[in-house]
This record gives sequence, C-alpha cells and structure tokens, in this order.
Amino acid sequence: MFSFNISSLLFSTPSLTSIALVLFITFLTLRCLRPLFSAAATTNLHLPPSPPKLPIIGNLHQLGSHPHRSLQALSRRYGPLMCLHFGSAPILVVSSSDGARDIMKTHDVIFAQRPRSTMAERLLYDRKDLSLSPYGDCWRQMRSICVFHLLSNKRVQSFRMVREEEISLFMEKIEQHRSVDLSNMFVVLTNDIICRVALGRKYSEGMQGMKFKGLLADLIELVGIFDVGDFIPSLGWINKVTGLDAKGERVAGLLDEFLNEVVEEHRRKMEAKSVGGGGEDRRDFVDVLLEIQKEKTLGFALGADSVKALILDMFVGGTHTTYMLLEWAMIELLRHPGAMNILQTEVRKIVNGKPNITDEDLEKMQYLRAVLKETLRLHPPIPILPRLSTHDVKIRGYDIAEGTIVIVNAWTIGRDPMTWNEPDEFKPERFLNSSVDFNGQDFELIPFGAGRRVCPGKPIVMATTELVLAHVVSKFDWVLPEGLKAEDMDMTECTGITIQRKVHLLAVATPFPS
Ligand code: HEM
Repeated sequence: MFSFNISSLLFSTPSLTSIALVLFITFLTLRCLRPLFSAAATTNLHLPPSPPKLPIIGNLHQLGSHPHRSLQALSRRYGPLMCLHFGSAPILVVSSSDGARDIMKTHDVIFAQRPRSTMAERLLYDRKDLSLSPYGDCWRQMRSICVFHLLSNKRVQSFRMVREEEISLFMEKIEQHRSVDLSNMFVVLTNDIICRVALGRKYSEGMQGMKFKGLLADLIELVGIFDVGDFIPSLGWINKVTGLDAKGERVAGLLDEFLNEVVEEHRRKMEAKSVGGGGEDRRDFVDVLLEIQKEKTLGFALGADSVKALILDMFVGGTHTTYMLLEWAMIELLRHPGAMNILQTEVRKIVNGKPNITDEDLEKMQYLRAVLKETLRLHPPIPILPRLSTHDVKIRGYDIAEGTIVIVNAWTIGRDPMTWNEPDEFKPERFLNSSVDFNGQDFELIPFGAGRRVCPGKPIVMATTELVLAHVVSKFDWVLPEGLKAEDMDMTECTGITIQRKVHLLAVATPFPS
C-alpha cells in the first residue's frame, strides 16, 4: 500500500502527462527554494536524527510494503526518536517505551490530536465519529458515549448471550466440517457478533448480507489506505486519475444509505415500543444512541451524522482487529504445540466437561490471558499509532514543532531487545509472573495505545476473544492439514498498515473428548 512508485503514477496516463510535468517541475522548484527561506528559522532547533530524504517524496520510498518493519530497521540506525518526512510533512517516529511514555503520558494533551486523512474523513462523516474527532469538547462527548454507554463492562456483560449463541453456532460448524478455514470462520464470527451488538441483527445472509460484507471490506480497506494527497497536496489529483476518489465517494454514499435504513428500522421499532425484544439489557448500540439523541440525556445534541459515524467506528475498530487477534493466537499455538498443550490442560481442567464456560472460569485461566497478551505483543493488529502535536514541545531534548505527525511504533516496542528477553519468540510464560499489562500504563506493551486516545474497545475484545479461544481449544484438538509442518507455515504479512497474515489459516479439528 505504501510502496508506490511516484514516477509511474505521474506519467502513466498519456493525456495528463504534460499537466503532470508542469506541476511536477513547479513543485520541485518550490521545494528546492523553500529550505533557503526556512533555514534561518530552523537552524537553532535541535531536531531528532533523520535519514537523508528525496525531493518531493521525502522518505516515503523507505516505508516499503510493511511500514512497521521498515521503521524498525530505520530506528536501529537513527535511534528511538527519529524524524522522517512524508512529502514535506515532518513525521516523528517513536520506537521505545520511554519515548511512548513521553508522548502518551507526560505530554498526552499536546499529542491528543489525530493527523488528518481525507479518505477516512469522507467515510466517517467529516470526523463526527470518535476515532478521528479533533481533541476537544466534541471528542469528549463521543468518548463518554462510547466508554459509558456502548463499551462499558456492564454493557459488554449484557451481550454475553449474543457471544454465547454465536460461538455455539461457530463450534457446530467446526464439528460438521472438521477441516476448516479458521481465518474465514473468525471473520464471520466477529462480524456477526459486532452486527448483533451494534445493529441488533446479523447481516451475513442473502443479497443484503453480501452487499454489507462488500461495503465493510471496502470501508476497512479505504480507511487504511495511504493517500498521497494528504502528504503531498499538489499530487492529490492522482486519486482522481486512479479512481480512488470516486471509489471513496461511492462507498461513503452506499454506507450512508445502508445506515439510514438501519436507523429508520430502529426508529420504527422504538415508536412501536418493542426495542430489541424488550428489557434494557437487550438494547443494541443504535437503540442506545437513538435514545440519547431523543432524550438529550447527556446535555448536548447528538446529530444524525454522529450516530452513523459512531456505528461505523465500531465496525472499523472492532471487527478486523478482533479477528486478527484470534487468528494470530491460533497460528502461534499451532506453531508451538507445547504452549497449546499447556493451554488445553489449563482450560479443560477448569471447564471440567461443562458445556458452558462462565466468567468465573475465564477469571481463573491465567495461561489463556498470557497467550492473548503474548499474541498482542508480537502481532499488535494496529502496529503504528498515529498522533499529531498541537504545540511546540521538547521531547528527550529534541524540539518537536506544532503540527508534527507522530507515529508510535507499538510493534517495534513490543519486540525491543532492551525490554524483552528473546523478543521474537512466542513465550506466553513471560506474562505468568509479571505485572505487565496492556491497560495503557505499561509502555512496553501498548497494543491498545495509551493516554486519552487509548482504545475504548478493550473490554469487548477481551470478553469475546477469551471466550472464543477457551471454547476452540477445550472442545477440539487441532493439527495443521496433512503435509504442512509448523516450521513451514508461511508467516508473510499482507501489505499495509494492519498486521494480517497473507495466507488463510487452514486447520483440522478432532472433538475432545473423542
Ligand atoms: C484486538 C482488538 C483491538 C485492538 C488491538 C485495538 C487497538 C486500538 C489502538 C492501538 C487504538 C489507538 C490508540 C491510541 O492512539 O492510543 C484504538 C483506538 C480505538 N479503538 Fe480499538 N482496538 C481493538 C478493538 C476495538 C473494538 C472492538 C472497538 C469498538 C467496538 C474499538 C474502537 C476503537 C475506537 C473508537 C478508537 C478511537 C479512540 C479515540 O481516538 O479516542 N477498538 N484501538
């Protein structure tokens, strides 16, 4: 996604070649002259070390197809705080837990902003959601809705039956087929759970289901896309030529249509006083948001676009990430039969043949929690965390200017040899007698981020993944398909800014006890 070739993009369309050439030369000239004017202002600044950069694109060419890995390699050379340029935009890359603490704790208010993304703003109602909302009153309101009304422990608890029903269907499918594509199955499971929790029902079958599935895939792809125009505005026109702008418009329009229908359906039910089948605990996210909107209980008006934007946040933040965590956990367990064995022994002993796994059972499963932590340390689904500085500030003696984009590389931090023993090895045991947690207080493990912008979805993630994994490993024994050895598993990651394995995880299940 990041490894594009600027010259081929510029000159691939013959009819635009001459315009492109003029723009290119004008921009290049301006770029070359600019340092002459700005040098005087910057000479007294103490800036972090920087790799040499190219005209126009800066260091973009160094990001490669796996930015978290390329940034790790660069940080080994230039240090845990380094300055890159994406086009002309300065980017501070943070690759140590100390640096992350400075950004996300000591100076959290200064870095509580997100960098702008034209595509994500188009899809998420011009930042009326939570994840892109500029830090301020509006963000605070969206955040409180998410933390207290949608994703609180109490609300997550209220959806236990949904999780149990979906997991039970998932287990039936495994029982029927035995030889399964676990990647696909985890995608369907996490989508179905979030659909029922957020929208009140599943959208996985029939034409409507197909349409929604396609739209969701487009949304996730587009939100994560690297938009060259955000960093080199004079090249923004490329998106028109490649069709990216048109695709963004089309997907935003279709999603809006879909969400309008969902909201209308919920309104009609509310008017008929049959919300979610009765009882406060059965309300889905749309019900809760419409009630807040109607009753103005929070002391501010919640706009129609904010309701739809928040729903999309739940899908963008909630589906892909949760499925990736489950997939990586199973990949690592299949590659490490010793760890799988310890986990199965723990879970089976606690479950003790009961059909259901309770919250009290999960509480006792320490190795299960250690497996999930170790998976998130090695494979944080969102490896690089974006922030933006709103003031000039000194970090570790370096001057960081207002408007600098900051990338905290959670992936590199999770594999820092100064912090972790054998950092590239999968060893859940390291967390058994350790107080290190991923709650945003321990900066050596920040898969959910930290500070004001920390992920609000952690309670629902843990409630879902612990229950799924406990079921999957206690009720079945697992092996790789015949002929595939654990050491030969292809661990190549997909290109892009999330960490996903390229090939699907196929595995064979045998019921336990057999
Ligand atoms: C394994 C699963 C997940 C992981 C690893 C994850 C990770 C993250 C990370 C790293 C951030 C940025 C934090 C920062 O900048 O400090 C974030 C933000 C966010 N996440 Fe998650 N997330 C997960 C699941 C979820 C779920 C299930 C939801 C909702 C249903 C969700 C909703 C959000 C939202 C709304 C934000 C933006 C918060 C803000 O800007 O104030 N996430 N997540």
